[in-house]
Amino acid sequence: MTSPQIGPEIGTKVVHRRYVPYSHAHYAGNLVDGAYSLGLFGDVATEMCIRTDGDEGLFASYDDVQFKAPVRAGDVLEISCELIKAGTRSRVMEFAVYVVARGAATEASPGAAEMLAEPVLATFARGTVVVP
Ligand SMILES: C/C=C/C(=O)SCCNC(=O)CCNC(=O)[C@H](O)C(C)(C)COP(=O)(O)OP(=O)(O)OC[C@H]1O[C@@H](n2cnc3c(N)ncnc32)[C@H](O)[C@@H]1OP(=O)(O)O
Repeated sequence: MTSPQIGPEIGTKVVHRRYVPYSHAHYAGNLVDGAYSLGLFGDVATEMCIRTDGDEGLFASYDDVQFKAPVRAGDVLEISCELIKAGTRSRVMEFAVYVVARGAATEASPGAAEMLAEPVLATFARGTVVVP
């Protein structure tokens, strides 16, 4: 079943969830590079444009990106975007990555992991996507 295209309605939200594979660890302490969050923002923005405009859209610019807390391999992330302004073809969106679960490995339990009591804001951004 398909949902109808809704048009660029301010306040529309898209949320994805993603496990961060250990193959993406890039720095000491299994830290993931900041560009990883930007890649995830492209994916939620794509679904947003499909929902609002029936097209994948093209990312034009970011006017703010803030890395507030680390993203690590083994994290489970919630990635969200919200449409905050719509021009003729421009769609301004705010993005967030929250860490919702994290590895808690010990020698005895190498696969241990836990849901966090409170999601941790890792990355925030505001950017503009352009649709045809
Ligand atoms: C969803 C995620 C996808 C991706 O990540 S794709 C990968 C990265 N992105 C790209 O490869 C895109 C490369 N860039 C382009 O192809 C072009 O460059 C654009 C299509 C993004 C824009 O070019 P043009 O169509 O010629 O733009 P215009 O006709 O001058 O403007 C149309 C609307 O877009 C706004 N705009 C244009 N550039 C920017 C910018 N850099 N930052 C913010 N807004 C921009 C304008 O103001 C206007 O807006 P108004 O329709 O509301 O009047």
